[in-house]
Amino acid sequence: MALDEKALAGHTPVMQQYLRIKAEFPEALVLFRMGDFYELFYEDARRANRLLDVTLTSRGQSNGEPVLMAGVPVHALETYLAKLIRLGEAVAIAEQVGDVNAKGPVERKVVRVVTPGTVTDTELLNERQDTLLLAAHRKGNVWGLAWLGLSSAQLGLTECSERELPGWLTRLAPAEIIHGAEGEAPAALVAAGAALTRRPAWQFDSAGGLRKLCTQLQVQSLQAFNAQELSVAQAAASALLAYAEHTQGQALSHVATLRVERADELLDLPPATQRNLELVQTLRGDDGPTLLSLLDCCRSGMGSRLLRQWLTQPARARDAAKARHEAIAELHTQGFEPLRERLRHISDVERIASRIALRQVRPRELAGLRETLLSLPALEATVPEGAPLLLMLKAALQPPPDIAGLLQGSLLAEPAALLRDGGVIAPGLDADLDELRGINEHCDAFLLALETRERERTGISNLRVQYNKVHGFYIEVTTGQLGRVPDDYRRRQTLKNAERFITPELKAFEDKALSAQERALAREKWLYEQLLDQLQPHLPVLLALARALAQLDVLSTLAERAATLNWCRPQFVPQPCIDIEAGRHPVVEARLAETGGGAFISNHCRLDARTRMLVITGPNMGGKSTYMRQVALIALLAAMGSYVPAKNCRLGPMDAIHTRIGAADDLANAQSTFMLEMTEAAAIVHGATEHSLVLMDEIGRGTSTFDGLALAGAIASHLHDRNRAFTLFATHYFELTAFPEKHPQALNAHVSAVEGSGHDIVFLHEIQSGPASRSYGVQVARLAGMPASLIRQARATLEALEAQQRSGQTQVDLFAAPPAIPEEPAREPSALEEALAGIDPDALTPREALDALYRLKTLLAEAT
Ligand SMILES: Nc1ncnc2c1ncn2[C@@H]1O[C@H](COP(=O)(O)OP(=O)(O)OP(=O)(O)O)[C@@H](O)[C@H]1O
Repeated sequence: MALDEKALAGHTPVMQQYLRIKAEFPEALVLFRMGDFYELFYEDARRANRLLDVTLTSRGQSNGEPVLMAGVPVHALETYLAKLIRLGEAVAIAEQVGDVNAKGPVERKVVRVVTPGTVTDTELLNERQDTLLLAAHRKGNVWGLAWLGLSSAQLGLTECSERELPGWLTRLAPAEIIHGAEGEAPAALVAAGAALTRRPAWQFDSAGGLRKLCTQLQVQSLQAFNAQELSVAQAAASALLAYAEHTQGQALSHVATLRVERADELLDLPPATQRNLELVQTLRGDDGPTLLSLLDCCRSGMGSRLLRQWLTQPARARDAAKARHEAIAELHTQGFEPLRERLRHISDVERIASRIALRQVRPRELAGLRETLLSLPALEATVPEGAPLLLMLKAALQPPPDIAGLLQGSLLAEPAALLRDGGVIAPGLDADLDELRGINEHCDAFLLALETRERERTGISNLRVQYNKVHGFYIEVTTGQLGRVPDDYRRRQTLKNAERFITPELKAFEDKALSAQERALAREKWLYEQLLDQLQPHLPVLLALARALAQLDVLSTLAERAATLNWCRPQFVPQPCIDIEAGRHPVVEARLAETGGGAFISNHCRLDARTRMLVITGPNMGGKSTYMRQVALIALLAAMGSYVPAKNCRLGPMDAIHTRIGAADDLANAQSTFMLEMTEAAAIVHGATEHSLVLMDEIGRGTSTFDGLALAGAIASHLHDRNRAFTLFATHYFELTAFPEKHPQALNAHVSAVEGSGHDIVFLHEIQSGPASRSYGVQVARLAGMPASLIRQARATLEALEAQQRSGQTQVDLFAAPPAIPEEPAREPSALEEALAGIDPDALTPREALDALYRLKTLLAEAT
C-alpha cells in the first residue's frame, strides 16, 4: 500500500509510526505494542471487536479524527492469536524494540507475522494434522500448485487441470491458499474453505520460481526432482517461498527436499468420494466417527499426521502398500506392543527439527529431543527384522551419536521452560558461565558471613542481611536498636518497625552479584544460540529420523488395529478383480459394537472381468449404502497399506474410487440436489475407467420418476458399455432389475429382509443374488413412527398403483441404444448457390464484379 506522506504529516508521531507499519502489512491485523497492551487501530480495531469481542474505544485525535482502537493484554496474546488463526486471519506483531526512555515514540518493528498457513508455534498447531501453505497459479487450462509445511519441512509441486483441482485441494487440505488473481478469488479456491491471501501477480513468476527452488534445494537444476518442466507450478513456488520467508523473516534452511506429485500416480479420490466415505470428516463435519478416527491410535503426532497422508494420498502402484502389508505381518508375528510402548515416550522430532531451523525451539523441546535420541537403541531393539521395510526403518534409527552428546553436554537435565528465565545451559560447558553462576551461588554464604560479622561489630543481635527484587541487598535493624547503627550505614528504606541500610561493602557486592546474574543470563542466551548453530547441520538427519519414527508408529498402529479388529492381509493380483470374502464396514461395525447394536453381518463382493456391475435393490435401511461403502473402504485400506476388515481379499489394479451418494443440497454453491447429483454423475461418466470402482447410490431420485428412471438406465448403460468400470449400482427403481438381462457383465443383487407378523419388517443385511421382491418403503415409514391412518392410506394408494401398472402398458426399453441423429437428406444446390460458386473474384474486372453482383441480386429476388 503506497503511503501518502502529506496525509501522514497531519498524524501524531505514534500514529505515523503505526500507519507506516500497517502499510507494510495491509492484509494482516497489526498488533501494536503499547506498554502492557497490543493495540489495534481503525479498521483493524473494528475487526478485532467483531472477531474477538474486545471493546472498541476511541481515544484522542490524529489528523483531526478520533482514533478508533481496541486492545488485548500482552499476557493473553497466545489465546487471542489462537482464536484469530482459527478464524483464518493473519496477524503481524509489532514490538517495542528501541529505548523506552529515548525522545519521541519508542522504535517499533514487526518481529513476527503469524498466518494460518505459516504458524509454527506448538500451541497454535494441531498436533495430529499438518498445517500447509499452498500457492495456486493458473496459466491457460493448467493449474500449478506448490505447497509447504513449515513445521514438517515438506515442499511439494504438482500441475493439474481445472477438473482435477478440487481433488488436490481436498487431498492436501491447506490451511491457507495464496493466489495472484485480481478481483474475486477463483471459485475452486474459495470452495476449499482455507484462508485466502492475495499476493501481487508479479510474484507468480516461473523463472523466479525456478531460481528460488534451485537456491532453496541447493541444486543447479530441478532435473533430479523431475520438476524442470513444471513451469506453472514453479510460478506458484515463487510466490510461495517469497511469502513464507516474508512471514518468518528468514530463510527456510530446513526445507531441503522436494516432492513432485502426479495425479496419475495416485489413487484418485475425488472430493465427493472423500466426503461420502467419511474418511477424515463425517458428513456433518465432525472429526469422528470416521475411518481416520477409527485407525488413529498412533502414539505420536508425527504418526497421526503421516497416517492421514497415507489415507488421503494412496499410490496407484502397489509396491509401497505391499511392503507395508509385509511389515504389518512381521509385527504380528514378532509382537508390536513393545515397540508401541517405546513410541509412547518419543517427542515430536519433526516439529522440533523445524523449530531449530527457524530458531524458535524452546529449551524443553531440545531436552525432549535429547531423551528421544538417548532412547533410540532401546526402541530399535523392539523393531522386528523380518520385513525389508522394517529393516530400512531400523537402520534409520541410528543418527550420529554426536547430536545426543551435544545436547547432553549443553543442557541441564531439566531446563527452564523459557530461555529468558535462565537455568538452561548445563554446568561444565562454559567456564565464564560457571564463574558467573558461582558468584550467585556463593552469595548466600557471603551474606551469612557478613551478617555474623556485622552482628559482632554492632552488637545488634537481631540484625539481618537480606535481599529482595525491588530494593536489592540491605541490612535490616529494628527501631529499638537504631542507636547502635555505625556511621558507615546508609539508609535505604524506612519500615514501620525497622530501618534498612546499605554499606559500601554490601553495595560493592550487590553490583557484582546483580551484574553477574545479568551477565549469566546473557551468556546463556549466547550459548543457546551457539547450540542452535551447531545443530543446523544435523537437520537433514533429524528429519530423516522423524520420518522413520512416524512410519514405525503408523505401521505398528495398523498392526494393532488389524489384530484388535480382526482384519486380514489383502492380496494384490494383476487380473482385474475385486474379490472380498466376508467384508465388513469398519466404522459401522465399531459403532454397533460400541452401542451394543448387535453383530455386523459380513458380505461378499465378487467382481471380475466377466461381472463388472451389481445392480443392488432392497428395502430402505436394508444396508445397501453400508455395503457399497464397505467395498470402497476395503479397497482404499488395502491401497494405503493397511489390513482390511474381511476374511479374504484379492484386488486387481485400481486407479480411482468414484462415488455418487445422496447428499444435502449444496446451498453455498447455489446448486439444487438434482443439479449436484447430475454434476457428480457427469464427472464419473467422464472420468471412470475400467480400473475404477464406482459407487452409484440411488441415482435419479432427485427428479420426477420418469426422468429419474430414464437417466438412471442411461447412466447404468454408459458405465457398463463404455466406462466398463467396476460398478455397484444401488437403486429403488425396480425396472432396473431388468438391466442384467441385456447387459452380460451386470448381475442383480439385493439386501435381504423378511416380513414378520403384522406387516413388520426384519432387516437381515445380507447381500444375496437376484433382484429384491419388493421395496418395503411403507413398512419402513411405519417403523419410523408414522401414524397408523397415514400408513393405511399409503398402503391403499400403493396397491392401486401396482394394480394400474399390472393392467397393461407396453414396456419401454430403458436400455435401448440411443437413436441415431437423423441425417439431413441430400439437397440440390439452388441457382443462386450455383451462380455464386461459379464466380472467381480474382479473375473479374471491377465492371464485371459489379455485373455479377447485380445478377446475384436478381437470382435472390427470384428465389424468394
Ligand atoms: N451388514 C450389516 N450388518 C449390521 N447392520 C447393518 C449392516 N448394514 C447396515 N446395517 C445397519 O442398517 C442401517 C442402514 O443401512 P444403510 O444406510 O446402508 O441402508 P440403505 O439400504 O442404504 O438405506 P436407504 O435405501 O434408506 O439409503 C445402518 O446404519 C446400520 O446400522
